[in-house]
Formats: sequence, C-alpha cells, structure tokens
Amino acid sequence: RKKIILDCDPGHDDAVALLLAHGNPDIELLAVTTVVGNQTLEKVTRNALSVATIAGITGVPFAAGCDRPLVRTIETAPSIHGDSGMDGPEQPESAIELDPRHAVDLIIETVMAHEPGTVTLVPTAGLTNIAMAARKEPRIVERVKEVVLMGGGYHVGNWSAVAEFNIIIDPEAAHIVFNEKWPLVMVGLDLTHQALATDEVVDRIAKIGTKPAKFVMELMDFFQKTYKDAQGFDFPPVHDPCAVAYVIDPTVMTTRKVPVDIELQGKLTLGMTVADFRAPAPDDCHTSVAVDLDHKKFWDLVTDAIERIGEPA
Ligand SMILES: Nc1ccc([C@@H]2N[C@H](CO)[C@@H](O)[C@H]2O)cc1
Ligand SMILES: [Ca+2]
Repeated sequence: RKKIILDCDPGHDDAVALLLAHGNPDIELLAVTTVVGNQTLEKVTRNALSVATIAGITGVPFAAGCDRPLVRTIETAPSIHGDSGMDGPEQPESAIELDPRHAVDLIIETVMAHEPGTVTLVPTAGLTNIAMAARKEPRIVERVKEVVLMGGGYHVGNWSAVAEFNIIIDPEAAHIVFNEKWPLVMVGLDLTHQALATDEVVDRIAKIGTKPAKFVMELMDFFQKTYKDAQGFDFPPVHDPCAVAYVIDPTVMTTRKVPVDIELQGKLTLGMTVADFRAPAPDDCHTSVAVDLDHKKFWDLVTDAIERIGEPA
C-alpha cells in the first residue's frame, strides 16, 4: 500500500481527496494535516474533522498547522467555498480529537518514523506547512518518496491571470517546496480543469445512496453554483483528488519532466509556476507536471472509493 500524508484546507475538493484516500484500498493514510487556505485554519480544521466523522475515519492523527502564510497576509476563497469553507452540506458535530502536535511536527515525526522512500506527501493547499517542515527538519527532503501536490499551472491561472490559488497565497513557501531536491509532481490546473464533476458523474455518486455519497452530492451542488458564478464553469473542476489519484495509479494522467520555479518578484506574475518545456530537460530535473487526465479512470477511482465508505443513508 502507498503511505501518504494529506496536507489540506477543506475545501469541497479537499473533502473528496480525503474520501478517496480513505476509501481506496491501495492507500494507507498515515496522517491528515490542515493549513490556512480556502478558509481560516480554525474553519478548515473543523471541516476536516467533519469529513472524518462522516467517513468514519479512525486511528488517523489529524493535526492543525500554520494559520497564516510565511510572509504575506491571509487570503481565503469564500467566493468558491463559502463562509464555512465547506458550504452546502449540514456539518455534523465531530467527536474526533485533534492530535495535540502542530502539523509541521506531525509531518516530520511521521516521515522520520517510516522507512526512507516510503512516505508520499500530498499537499492540496497552500504550502506553508510543507515549507516549514523542510526548514525545521531538512532530513525529510531526502527521506520522502515524493511530493505530489495539487497546485500551480503551467498555462493556467485562477487567482490571477497566471497564478493558481495554492501557490499565490504563499509564494515564498511554494518557492521553498519547489526548490528542495525531492521528486515533485505538480498536478496543476492544466490537469485539474479536466476533472469536471459532470451531471453523469454526480448521478453516479447519487446512486451510491450512502451518507458519504449524499455528503459529496451536497458538496458538488454548492461547488457547481459557485464555480458557475465566480468562474463561469458549467461543471466544477474537482482539483484535489487528482493528486491522490496519481499516487494510487500514475497512469490516470500523463506527466512531463520539466523544470518548474516560482515567480516571487513579478508585478503581474507573482506566484506563477514557470515551467520550462525547452528540450531536453536537465538531467537533475526533479519536477514533473501533469498534462492529460484519463477522466473515466479518475472518476471510477473516486466513485469506487466512496462506495467502499459508510453505511446506507
Ligand atoms: N477558485 C478557487 C480557489 C481555491 C481553490 C482551492 N485551491 C486549489 C485550486 O486552485 C484547490 O486545492 C482548491 O481547494 C479552488 C478554486
Ligand atoms: Ca485545497
């Protein structure tokens, strides 16, 4: 089984990523950590515990991390995720206790406690926790198997013309993470904008008929409305589970090995993930970007995972 740590900011699509990681039999979810992003740290942490309650996730430590970016001020995304960060479904009261450790310490301790090259970091939010972990314990960089993150875009932006939200809300953290020498797969908007929750997909999930499936339905219903109003999409792109799907089955998408760096100075280009497609890629290139998604294979993984979770509604 593939061991992962999910660092997230639930977030409608983070919630689906968590359900995919929990439901898929090939994934061993070692820890879940939260970070400020779609909403404040307090809200996204509450949301993560709500998802854990609905999905019946037990025996997995959940820890809260950084409540603001390294340098800049907080920017949240209520236009997409609402005031709670996960508007739409009724949220259950969660009985799950947070791990008392800071997320940065939980990430470090978990990576150091497992064999080198066995733990994959899956960030689906701003990279503040990941950057802090690499600075506090540099040994995790060579010990981590790879970083598979949802963020960035080599030709697409959503929070500026050329920058994606997870990167631009903490570009200094992203610069740290992309420049450490660990293998890094950037699952950016170029890929995730193909992961549309179409009517056919939502109908498939509705037919599952369990509490988690109903929860996902209500999430997608809200997400579809805000994505239509805020970004003019007919169907919402469900970004974050794409990163988890890659860890489960890398053939779910194609990737290209290209150098990627983060713009920190640009007036128009701050937070841009600049990918250099000029061939050949340097031998020491440790970054790849995701290009084409196998839409059916992806949604088969997601619906299969949801089917494996929870009692009939
Ligand atoms: N407009 C918008 C802003 C932020 C996000 C969140 N950031 C990433 C996509 O940009 C995902 O992780 C998602 O949770 C999605 C849409
Ligand atoms: Ca997210």
